[in-house]
Amino acid sequence: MAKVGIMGAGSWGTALALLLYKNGHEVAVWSISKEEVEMLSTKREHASKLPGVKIPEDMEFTTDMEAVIKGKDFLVLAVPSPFTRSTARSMKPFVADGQIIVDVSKGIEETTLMTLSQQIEEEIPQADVAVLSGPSHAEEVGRGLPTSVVIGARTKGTAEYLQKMFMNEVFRVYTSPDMLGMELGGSLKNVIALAAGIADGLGYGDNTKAALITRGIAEIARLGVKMGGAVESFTGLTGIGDLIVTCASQHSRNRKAGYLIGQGMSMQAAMDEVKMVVEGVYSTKAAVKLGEKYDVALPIIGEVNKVLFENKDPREAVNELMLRDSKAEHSALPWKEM
Ligand SMILES: NC(=O)C1=CN([C@@H]2O[C@H](COP(=O)(O)OP(=O)(O)OC[C@H]3O[C@@H](n4cnc5c(N)ncnc54)[C@H](O)[C@@H]3O)[C@@H](O)[C@H]2O)C=CC1
Ligand SMILES: O=C(CO)COP(=O)(O)O
Repeated sequence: MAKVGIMGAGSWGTALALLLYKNGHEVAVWSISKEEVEMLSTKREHASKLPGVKIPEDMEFTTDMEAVIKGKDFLVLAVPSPFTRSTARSMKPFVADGQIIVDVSKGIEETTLMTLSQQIEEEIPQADVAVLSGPSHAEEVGRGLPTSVVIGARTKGTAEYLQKMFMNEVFRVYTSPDMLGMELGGSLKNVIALAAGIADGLGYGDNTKAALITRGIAEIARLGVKMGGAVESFTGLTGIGDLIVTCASQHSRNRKAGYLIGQGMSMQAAMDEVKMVVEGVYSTKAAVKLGEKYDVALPIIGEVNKVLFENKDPREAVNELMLRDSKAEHSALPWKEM
């Protein structure tokens, strides 16, 4: 049995707290919000985010960060990406040398273009930072539906330790040394899921969705591999796996926000309606900048950026994608001389 501190009591932090509790670990949860702590401590259910999922009486919720960090075998960081750096900065004084922090959020910092693990390592250099990613909606993990994810870490030892801590009969955990590829896949798929949602909102069909998923992973992998990620991460659970679930799931916050935008809602109104974090909105500008920095064409991501931030009509964005210069599907594939 391990002692675990969860930082963040949104839907993902709460679902993982429950999973680890069921695995027999002692779990305490920190939230920045007094109201959230009070609601979870008294109601013992996250009614708006994980309805019907009961929270055990002996799971502690608190705003006392030091108490949740000190003496824990590992920490799980589950705050939305715009708050990762600030939360890590506040955690730093309480984190012991070599203490493991598993980041489970998905995003890229717009100003620095750093992944979340890179930000945490910069803010808390004494920590052993790992990541957990893959197709895993909190609503389904909370209900104990079979799910498979990947843990990435700097060492095999840390990855295999965490694999043991998280894994059970409904939560299968693989390990990987490619934290960069995992994090790029996890954050960039949210931008493509916005595009898939927009297409749904416009009333387009399954053909459109399949094309967005397939050309979307090509875009993500082109950039990710050039940045140093492994191609296997983009063809695996943290790449195509997570992209499929986010583009197709009724639970996806990014797909839903895209849907509302496709139906004519403004980006802000769509985010307000979804009520939970829509990470793709924060990652889009970073993705565009990464494409420019690494000189990689990102046509779908570029059009999402224009729809979100330049008021471009989504129908026009789709037209432009359809009418780009005609080309081969895989430009590196040679033709036989006849
Ligand atoms: N919900 C899901 O199914 C999954 C979510 N993720 C990722 O996990 C991360 C968290 O997502 P959710 O739990 O869905 O978010 P959420 O929208 O449910 O929760 C937001 C949380 O952020 C906290 N918060 C608000 N302001 C804060 C601040 N200034 N500092 C620190 N915390 C603050 C709130 O107290 C709340 O607990 C995101 O990066 C998301 O992409 C990853 C896999 C699954
Ligand atoms: O990353 C996720 C599932 O793996 C969650 O995606 P959404 O934030 O779009 O719900």
